[in-house]
Amino acid sequence: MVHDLLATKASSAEPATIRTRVRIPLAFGDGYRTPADVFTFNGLVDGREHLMLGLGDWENSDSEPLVRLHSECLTGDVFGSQRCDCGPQLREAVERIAAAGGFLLYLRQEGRGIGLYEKLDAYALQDQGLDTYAANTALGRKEDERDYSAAAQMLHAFGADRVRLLTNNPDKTLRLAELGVEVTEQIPTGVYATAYNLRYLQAKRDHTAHTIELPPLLAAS
Ligand SMILES: Nc1nc2c(ncn2[C@@H]2O[C@H](COP(=O)(O)OP(=O)(O)OP(=O)(O)O)[C@@H](O)[C@H]2O)c(=O)[nH]1
Ligand SMILES: [Zn+2]
Repeated sequence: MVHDLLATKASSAEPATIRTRVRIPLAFGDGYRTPADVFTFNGLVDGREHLMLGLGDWENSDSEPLVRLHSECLTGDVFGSQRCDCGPQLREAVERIAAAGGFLLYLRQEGRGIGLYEKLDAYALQDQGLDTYAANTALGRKEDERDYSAAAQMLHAFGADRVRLLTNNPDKTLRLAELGVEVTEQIPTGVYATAYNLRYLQAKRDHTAHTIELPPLLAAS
């Protein structure tokens, strides 16, 4: 019933339309290069400037596109922060999607939706012993405030109603289904454990059932 209500709510949103398509050649520090077709949109429900990258042969793929919903992480994506796994996941996603053909959605949902400053406040609380979810609630926020309605609009704008999703987070798969995008396969990303993000990865595995297999020695610590 809840699922029906959510599906009705999502489908009642006006469809988004493509605003701009531009080709951008990407070159990474390790030498990997690929072109990306970058799309912007009109009519996204939350009014944010989300981006979609069409990678590889996304226009001619017979099978469901490989898709990643990547939530913005300034510290990890831009500055190489070791406190999370976002930077290497983003790098991996670009290459895997370019090989398979599909879309990378770069979603402006910094800090699981609480924003950059509050994410850094949450980091300060984690330095005092709270885990990543308890730190959010200590700030008076929800554990995860992300909403994927705009992501579903972006996928629907390309007729991508069935996708293969690159994620360890089962909640993304559930939320997309509620919004009318069927995930035919949930494909895990690599695991990028460091001494600085281990507690974060353990919390994701234990609290929100992320499919993260930590190396035995790290997992035991
Ligand atoms: N509030 C908060 N946000 C964090 C913290 N660490 C990372 N983030 C944010 O969490 C988000 C990570 O998003 P994703 O890469 O989609 O991670 P995920 O939901 O675990 O799912 P997958 O990576 O797809 O498995 C980004 O927006 C980060 O800024 C933290 O300790 N607190
Ligand atoms: Zn991050």
